[in-house]
Amino acid sequence: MTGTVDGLAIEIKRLRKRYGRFEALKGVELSVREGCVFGLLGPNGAGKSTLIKSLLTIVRPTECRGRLLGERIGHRRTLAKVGYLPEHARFPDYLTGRQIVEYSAGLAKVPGKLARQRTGELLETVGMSDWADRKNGTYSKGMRQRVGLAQALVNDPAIVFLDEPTDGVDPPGRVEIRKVIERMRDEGRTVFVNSHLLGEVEQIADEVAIMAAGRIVKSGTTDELTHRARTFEVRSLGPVPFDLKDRFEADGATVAGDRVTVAADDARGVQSVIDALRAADVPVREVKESRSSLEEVFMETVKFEGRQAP
Ligand SMILES: Nc1ncnc2c1ncn2[C@@H]1O[C@H](COP(=O)(O)OP(=O)(O)OP(=O)(O)O)[C@@H](O)[C@H]1O
Repeated sequence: MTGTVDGLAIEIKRLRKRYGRFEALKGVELSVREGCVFGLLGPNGAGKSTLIKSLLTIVRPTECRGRLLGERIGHRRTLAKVGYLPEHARFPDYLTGRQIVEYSAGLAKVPGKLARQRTGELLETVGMSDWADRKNGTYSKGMRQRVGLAQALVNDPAIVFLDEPTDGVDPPGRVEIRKVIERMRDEGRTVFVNSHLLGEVEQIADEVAIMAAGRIVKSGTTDELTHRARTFEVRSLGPVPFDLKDRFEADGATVAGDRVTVAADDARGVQSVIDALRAADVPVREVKESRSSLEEVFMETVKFEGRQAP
């Protein structure tokens, strides 16, 4: 939508943020491709919101080297091309959905006629047309979030930051929000989503980074992250004999009862397990490939990082 020279919507070379003596961001490095849905995952307190707020200059970073939409972070005119739905966004209960979006359009200096037209279109996009003139105080959490998404788009941004957009929203409401996010991507926007709802991020994000204790600890496409954690499972008819168990384990496999689990990039390892079982007259019942969910990758990463954290 903007066409930066390197195709990157965000390129953070080094980002640090201290709150007093506490270092919330410890030298973050991160790249986000233009036009993708990017999911930033992390447990509570990892620094996800602080990262977004630093990019948007809502908090002042301690050290910040990088670019947003091809310009240095903090560049004022670039910030006008950014949309933002903060975590726990609260708009006044006495305003209607339409008034909230029009008010945001005013803050973004969208001219009156265009603001009214865009507000109508956006409320339609997020499925709020029928309730647009009811007061925010009467809305469900999902409806409030949808109005929040509409106001985040009112300046026709090239990149949209959504901080926990589905937090507290019921499953049907989440499906609706996911559709709106997909539509944002189809329109060519970059969408940066902070979330701890892993299954959801797995469904919508093209690229993912996992953050723990102020650092990015893993990043890549959703496929790369889950593929790296692929395994093959060989199941025998009856338990694996002890001598074979010892041999398989010495080769790096995991053996439990009738299951032998081998890393998926070790195709020869899988074959030798099958051959060895057959040679020992132990029939092979099943061979299947399994791929970890993003949730499993996340739990492993965060657990490991927890042990490493200073
Ligand atoms: N204004 C502040 N003053 C002091 N410490 C802060 C401030 N804002 C955040 N922190 C601390 O910085 C750390 C990172 O907070 P942040 O809100 O960025 O995490 P998060 O990953 O977004 O967590 P959550 O998922 O709970 O929102 C936390 O330990 C938090 O307590």
